[in-house]
Amino acid sequence: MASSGSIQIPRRLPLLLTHDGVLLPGSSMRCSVDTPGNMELVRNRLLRGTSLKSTIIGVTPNTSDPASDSEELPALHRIGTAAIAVQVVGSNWPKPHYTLLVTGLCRFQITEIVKARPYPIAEVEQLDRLEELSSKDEFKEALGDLSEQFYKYAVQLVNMLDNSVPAVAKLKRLLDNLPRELLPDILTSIIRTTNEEKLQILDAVGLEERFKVTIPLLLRQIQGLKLLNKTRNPKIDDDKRVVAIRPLKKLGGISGKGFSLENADDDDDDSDDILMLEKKVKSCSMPEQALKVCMKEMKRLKKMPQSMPEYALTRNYLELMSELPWSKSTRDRLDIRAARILLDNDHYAMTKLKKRVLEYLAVRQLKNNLKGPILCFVGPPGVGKTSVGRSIAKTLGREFHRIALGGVCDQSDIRGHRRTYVGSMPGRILNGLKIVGVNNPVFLLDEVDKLGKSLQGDPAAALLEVLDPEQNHNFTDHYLNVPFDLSQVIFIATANTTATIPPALLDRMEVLEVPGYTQEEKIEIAHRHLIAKQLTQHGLTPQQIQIPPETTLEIITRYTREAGVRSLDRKLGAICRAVAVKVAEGQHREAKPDATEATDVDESKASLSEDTRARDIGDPADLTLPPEMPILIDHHALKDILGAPKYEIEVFERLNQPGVAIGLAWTPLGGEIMFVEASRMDGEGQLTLTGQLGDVMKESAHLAISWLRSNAKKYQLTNASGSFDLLDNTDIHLHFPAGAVTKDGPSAGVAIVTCLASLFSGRLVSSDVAMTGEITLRGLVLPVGGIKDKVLAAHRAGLKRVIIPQRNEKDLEEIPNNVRRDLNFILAAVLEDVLNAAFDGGFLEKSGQELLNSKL
Ligand SMILES: Nc1ncnc2c1ncn2[C@@H]1O[C@H](COP(=O)(O)OP(=O)(O)OP(=O)(O)O)[C@@H](O)[C@H]1O
Repeated sequence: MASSGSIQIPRRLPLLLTHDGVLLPGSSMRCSVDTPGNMELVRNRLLRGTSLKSTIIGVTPNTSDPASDSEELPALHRIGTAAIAVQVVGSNWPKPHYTLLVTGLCRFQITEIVKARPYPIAEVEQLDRLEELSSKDEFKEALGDLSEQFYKYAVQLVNMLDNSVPAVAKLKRLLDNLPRELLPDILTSIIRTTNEEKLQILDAVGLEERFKVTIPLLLRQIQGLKLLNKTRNPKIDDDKRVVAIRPLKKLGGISGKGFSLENADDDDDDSDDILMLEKKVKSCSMPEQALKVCMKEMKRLKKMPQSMPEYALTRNYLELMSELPWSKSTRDRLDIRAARILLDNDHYAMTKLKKRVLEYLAVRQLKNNLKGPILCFVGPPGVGKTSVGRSIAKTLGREFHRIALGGVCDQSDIRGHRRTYVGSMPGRILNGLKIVGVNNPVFLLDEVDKLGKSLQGDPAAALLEVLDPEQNHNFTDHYLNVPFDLSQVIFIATANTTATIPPALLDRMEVLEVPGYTQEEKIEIAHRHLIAKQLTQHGLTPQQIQIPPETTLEIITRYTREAGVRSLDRKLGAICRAVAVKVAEGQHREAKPDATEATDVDESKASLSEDTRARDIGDPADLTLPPEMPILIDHHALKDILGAPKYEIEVFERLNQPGVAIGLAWTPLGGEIMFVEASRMDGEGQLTLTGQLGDVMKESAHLAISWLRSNAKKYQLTNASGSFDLLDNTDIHLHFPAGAVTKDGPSAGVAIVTCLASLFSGRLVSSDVAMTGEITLRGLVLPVGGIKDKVLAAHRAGLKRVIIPQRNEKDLEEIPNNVRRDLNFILAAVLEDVLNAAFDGGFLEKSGQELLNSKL
């Protein structure tokens, strides 16, 4: 603690205006610097200055409104404290500011403001010149009993305070050695006082007055502590410490000197909060290790001044710890029969998936083994993966929480940040647990295939620990820094494709394929679930709107092209919105019959026909006609509401010249039909490939050409000049439309061969056939994946025949009966089978005959 006895402060001092506290000589204070003037002072004077003198500033209480500081120099308190800036800490969060640690040296009085901008500089007069009273005798003579009385109370008070607070311990040690005249300032800053009281002490320039003002404050504190010791359990050291730093509310009124209690109330609330927080931490039955850490942090928190940046961090940490569901869980209520009914009620079709989910639930019912497999639903968007996850939680009576992992590329998203980081927070797993408030929810890890990687680590690696039943009972989030048991949580993952799921992660999950829907399934889903849901969402009833199955089919075939039902759902939503306008208008009319009659008679006469009425539904501007209920959504109404159809069946138009074939592709969004186009021109035997193809697909194209060249004679394939050397003076260009979409994989092999065979033979490929299959150089057709999705795509596109590899025959079982009925499947073992099926009347017939003849 500084003595001002030998200090000579500069005559001119820069002034730091404080709103939130009064600095007294001999004590230290942390102040937050965020007003423009103060920020300038720190930047220009403290951070640039090099001499000790440059660190001496005047700290002046600013009693006016803090907001006014930036505009004009406020009326300053004439007396301030010269202080030395001991530490400056800068931070940009939540906004740029500095935290300044200052130690008071002596009082000064402002004689004149020399400069007001960018920060005030004042001519000052030093007030505490204590060397005048340095001799003990002189001092005794001057103040006599008053000083003795003060000293007695000071000793009594300091003995009552808790020794474990460093400032108290230091004060106890120094009490005898410090000059008495310094004690009023030092004690006032350590006991509980309001800013107004501190200002009184600051203004008490004469020592006698200073003692007189301080004694009642000491007495008040002593009495308060006595009272508190009576009412509280004095054995608990922690409580005593809290009292020492932030005494309770009751103390405020004891001296009855009429000071403002505003600040006091804040502090009291805070200490109450801390006690509440402590209780909360103790009552949430966390494991011993976690409790130990919390108690340690709690101790630190109690000793910390509130202005310290770490105070908020520690407090947030403790609050999170107390909010985590360490031992709170819901009771599982599992009844397999009820689960089956619920799953069936919520979801149409998906038989295979529902069957596997029921098996999973049945095993849980029989054996509450928490180390069950982690299910991963893989399928195109909008096929109900998330919604099945939600149903599982519902059947188990557990809380449900979805964690979106798409685009997550930082492992601290999963594991949290260490608390040393500014703005650190726990990871998504623990945050999810805090939100649901129980430790056994169902967590849906959505889009695990879209996890990214970055310099900040691999989030998939962090997920490994979360999903591993052997490790996750000890999952340690960096923010928490103590283990949390995740073994009670059921994790379900969803993805659009397994190709991009990191192998180690995939290995820990049981993949359940969720394929796209057929048109018939979509119609059923729409009528059983989606329409009802949309009606409720738009406040409509089945008596007000009627959507026949033909309309749904039209939406499915001509307005959407998807494997799932999300766009269909959106289109139904659009229809409901348009109808809602009409219905609301009708109600409005009924409510005000006169007004409508008066204004709308003529217009309603003008549009009376049923047809026109239906067509007008989509036009919100035409609100003239009260609709007749239910409003039927027919073909015309559909066109009015949704506009012209987006997708036309174009297959036939595009297959009207040689060199085009239809392949089938699998994408994460479901199956797609894919046109393959080829053309030839004079050249030097170059092959050009366009349409963003991957390496495997390019290789398939080369394979196809090689096979055709080697079999050109057999199939009578010739180039433009009639030569069997197909590339002689000829360039070939192969294109796969939808050029912006990257395509890869071997399954286009048969389609490329067919397309080139068509080009070189000049024959048209049948317009009702699509194909998939990998090829070899010897002309074998090898099996490929995604058969169900591909077949559904062919069905959606209105094709009649599908060529698939023979070894994929077993996959046909998965295809719904109605689709199988509509389609004709050709199982191909070799490329000859493919070509024979792809061309009307077979491919070999004509050429094969010729070949035989030539042999004879
Ligand atoms: N078989 C079904 N029966 C009833 N409703 C379904 C069915 N399949 C999908 N839905 C409905 O379709 C909507 C979209 O489903 P959901 O959000 O679960 O799709 P998702 O497969 O999780 O898609 P994404 O991969 O984009 O997250 C939901 O409203 C859901 O209720």
